[in-house]
Amino acid sequence: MDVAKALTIAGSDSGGGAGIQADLKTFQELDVFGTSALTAVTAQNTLGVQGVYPLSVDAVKEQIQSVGTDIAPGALKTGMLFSSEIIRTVSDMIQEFQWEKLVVDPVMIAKGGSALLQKEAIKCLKKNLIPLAYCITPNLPEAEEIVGFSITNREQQELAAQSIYKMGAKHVVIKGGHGDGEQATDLLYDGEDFHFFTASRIQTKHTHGTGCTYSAAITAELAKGRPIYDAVSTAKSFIQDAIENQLGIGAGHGPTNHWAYQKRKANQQISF
Ligand SMILES: Nc1ncnc2c1ncn2[C@@H]1O[C@H](COP(=O)(O)OP(=O)(O)OP(=O)(O)O)[C@@H](O)[C@H]1O
Ligand SMILES: Cc1ncc(CO)c(N)n1
Repeated sequence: MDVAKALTIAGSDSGGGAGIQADLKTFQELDVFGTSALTAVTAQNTLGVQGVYPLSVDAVKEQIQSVGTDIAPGALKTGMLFSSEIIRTVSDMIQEFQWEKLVVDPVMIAKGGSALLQKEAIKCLKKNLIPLAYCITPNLPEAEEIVGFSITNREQQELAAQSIYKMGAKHVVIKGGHGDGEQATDLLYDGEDFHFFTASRIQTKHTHGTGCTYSAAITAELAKGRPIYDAVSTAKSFIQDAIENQLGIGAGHGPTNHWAYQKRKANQQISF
């Protein structure tokens, strides 16, 4: 059986809604075999981040080496990278293995405000990792941080996408989750055209890990050989279903429902 394989290089969320846990659940739901390299362990739940414990550069490097030398992924993603030294190591390894289908989720701050990337590491992200990205998926505050200007309308969102494209990312997806308005609209820029992916904004506090889940879904689809436009389109449906059917877990900002997309598809098949 020829199964698609993907790798996530990210932090652990003990609460299970974001990070490595969200990535592996998403890969599984989209029929992709998931592998992982942990960059940091966080003590975290729906109420916030209680602790951050980065792993050593050697530990990160060896995990990627182990996966890369044996289980070649069709696509990979990065999430929480925490420090400049981890970013440099990860970038070096990606170049060593000549992996091309790289999705960079430039995770910076958790929803409660805790830093998942050191402030001084943003420069390093721009210099070392963005030029390797096949696709980068910043939310609005992350995009603002990368480009250095504020994004309050569609025109600025497009300018920001062009600016990040010029830094070397082949496709730029600026997510609209942090915007306001009736629609949550994500913009995909491929160097020529702007594509918009729109869904109705769901009024809920349970959006923990939406960015991780979304970028993992894009990665899973790329691992199967799907073109970027199709991959983003599937990811948008996946995250919409996952938010709509949240599980009511925890007392704070709960996780989304990674089963929902497959369940809906299965039900559709039955009713047709
Ligand atoms: N309330 C919502 N209703 C519908 N879609 C949403 C909502 N919030 C986020 N999304 C969608 O979820 C995806 C992830 O975007 P978002 O901006 O939330 O990422 P993020 O801030 O990086 O997430 P996190 O940091 O929690 O992992 C995007 O497709 C966005 O449009
Ligand atoms: C480990 C980890 N990665 C990413 C995020 C962003 O949602 C988070 N909260 N925790």
